[in-house]
Amino acid sequence: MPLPKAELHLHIEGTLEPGLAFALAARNGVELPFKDAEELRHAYHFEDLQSFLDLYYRLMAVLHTEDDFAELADAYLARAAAQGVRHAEIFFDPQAHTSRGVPLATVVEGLGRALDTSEERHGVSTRLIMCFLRDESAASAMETLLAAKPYLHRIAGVGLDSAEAGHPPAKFREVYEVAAELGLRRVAHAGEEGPPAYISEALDVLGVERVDHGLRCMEDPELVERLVRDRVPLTLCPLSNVRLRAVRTLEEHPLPAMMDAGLMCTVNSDDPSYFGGYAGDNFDAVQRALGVGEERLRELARNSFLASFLEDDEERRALLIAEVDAYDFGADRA
Ligand SMILES: Nc1ncnc2[nH]cnc12
Ligand SMILES: [Zn+2]
Repeated sequence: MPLPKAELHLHIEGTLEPGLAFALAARNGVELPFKDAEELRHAYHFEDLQSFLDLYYRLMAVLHTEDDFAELADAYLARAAAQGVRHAEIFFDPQAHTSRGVPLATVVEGLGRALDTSEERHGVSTRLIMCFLRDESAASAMETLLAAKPYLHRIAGVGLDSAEAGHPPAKFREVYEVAAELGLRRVAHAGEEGPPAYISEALDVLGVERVDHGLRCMEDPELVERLVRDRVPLTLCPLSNVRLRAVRTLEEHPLPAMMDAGLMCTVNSDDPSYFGGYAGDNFDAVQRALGVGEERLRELARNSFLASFLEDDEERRALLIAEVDAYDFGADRA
C-alpha cells in the first residue's frame, strides 16, 4: 500500500493521456497533428513553460462533451488512487474551454459527475478549483467568475495559472476580491517562472492561502523567512520543474533545502500525463534522486493533508493524518 497523500496541485487537463486524447479525437471528429499516441508522446520535450502550454491547449481541444470531462477525471482519480492519493484538489481551466465554444456547464457538470462518485469508486475525496488564465485579461477572468455563480456548490476555490512572466498577480486584484466575497478559497501559481516578488504579491494582493510552486522563493531570504513564519504551504511539482526546465536536473531540485529552511512543502504532479509521473511517482523521484528519507516523506504527506481545504471534514483530515503517522515504509513503497 502506498503512502497516503493529498494532491493539491493538479491540472485535470494535464492528465489527458495520449491514448484517451486519440480516442476522444476520433469520437468528436477532431484532427490532431500527430499520427498516433506514440508520435504524440515523442512531442513531449519542452523548452520552457510556454512550449508546454502550446501543446497542452492544443490537445485539450479534444474535450467536448460532459462525458469527455467525466471520463478524463475518472481516469485521473483511478490512477491517483493507485498511487496513494486519498484527497485531490483539482484545477481546471474554464476559459480554455469556453473560448472554443464548450459551455462552462458542460465542463463543471462533467467533472462534477466523476467527482461525485470518487469517494465511493476510488476512496478519494475531492475539491474543484477554478483557475483563471493569467495571460488573458482581468475582465475575462471576472466574466468567468461571475458565469460560475450557478455552479459554486461544486467549486471550492479559485487559482491562477498559464504563462506567468509579465502577468503579475496584482492584475487580478478585483477578481480575487469578488472571489473572496463569494466565499471561495484562494490559491495562485507564483514563483514558477516568475520572480519571488510575484509570491509576495499573491499573498499581499490576492490573499492566497497556498502558493502553487513558489520555487523561486529561495532567491529571497526575507521571503523564505515570511513563508516559514506564516506556515504558507507551497505545492511543489518536482518532475514538472525538470521537464519545464525550472531546475536543470532532479538532483539539483531545492526541495531538501526548502525543507531544511522550515518551509511547508508538499509534492504534487502538476500535469502528470506530460511530465512523466503522477503523485506517487513524484514522491518516488525525490526519494531516489534527492535522498529524501522516510521521515521527510511522511512530513510531506502530513503537510499535504494539513494544507488541504478539508476544513469542512476535519474528521477525515484527522483520520488521513493518523494513517500517515502509522504508515509502515517497510511494508511497501511510498
Ligand atoms: N505548470 C503550470 N504552470 C502554469 N500554468 C499551467 N497550466 C497547466 N500547468 C501549468
Ligand atoms: Zn500548475
